[in-house]
Amino acid sequence: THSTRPQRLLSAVQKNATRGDPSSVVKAIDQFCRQKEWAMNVGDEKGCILDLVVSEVNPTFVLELGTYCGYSTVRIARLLPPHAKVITLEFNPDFAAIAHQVIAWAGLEDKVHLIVGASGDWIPKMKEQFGLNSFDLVFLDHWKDRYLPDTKLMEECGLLRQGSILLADNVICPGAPDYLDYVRRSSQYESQYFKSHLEYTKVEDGLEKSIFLG
Ligand SMILES: O=C(NCCCCCn1ccnc1)c1cc(-c2ccc(F)cc2)cc(O)c1O
Ligand SMILES: [Mg+2]
Repeated sequence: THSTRPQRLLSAVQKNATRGDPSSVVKAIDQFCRQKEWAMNVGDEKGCILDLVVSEVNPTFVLELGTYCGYSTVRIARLLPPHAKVITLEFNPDFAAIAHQVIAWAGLEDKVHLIVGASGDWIPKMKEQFGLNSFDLVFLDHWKDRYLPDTKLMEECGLLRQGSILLADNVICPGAPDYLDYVRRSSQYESQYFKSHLEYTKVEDGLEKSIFLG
């Protein structure tokens, strides 16, 4: 009867965070990952950059690819205006089950729609499923070799409008070289690198912010 790391992370949230207080959930996860067990959340350092971008964009519709335990979902949703939504996609049902409970503990269920499935299957269904035209912000944090194909798929499905922002985690570590090359070369994007570190470590990593120019 061994627990998993996501289960232990959820227990730390339920023990140390206050129900309905998203910032205490963020703090509890960061504390757990620094003091107990590393986990692949975007973390506090890159999380502050994510906060800045979310606040600047002030999005109505956010797409997050890669929920994991819901840490960045909570970081994003806690900053959204009323009626704004985060649609977050997780492939792994065990991760999704933990994320659902972390998001609920933060009291952010009303702002979050968690889908369990493959991005390649769901991106083409987003418009009909959620009655939206485009995403104001996309946070890419799933399989690193899916960043580029899913970005091209979002373009083809008309899910990006002039000014839509893509923010990609881990462009250095583990790395998404083909994606980075694409958004930096393409005349359809204006790209900017935010140098940081791999969550809870001194290893270099960063976020790439790319504005779709349409
Ligand atoms: O692989 C990562 N994320 C995707 C997880 C699975 C996504 C499943 N999914 C969801 C939707 N569609 C598919 C990831 C890895 C690392 C890392 C860095 C260094 C190291 F030594 C080990 C690991 C750091 C991150 O910040 C990450 O995000
Ligand atoms: Mg990541």
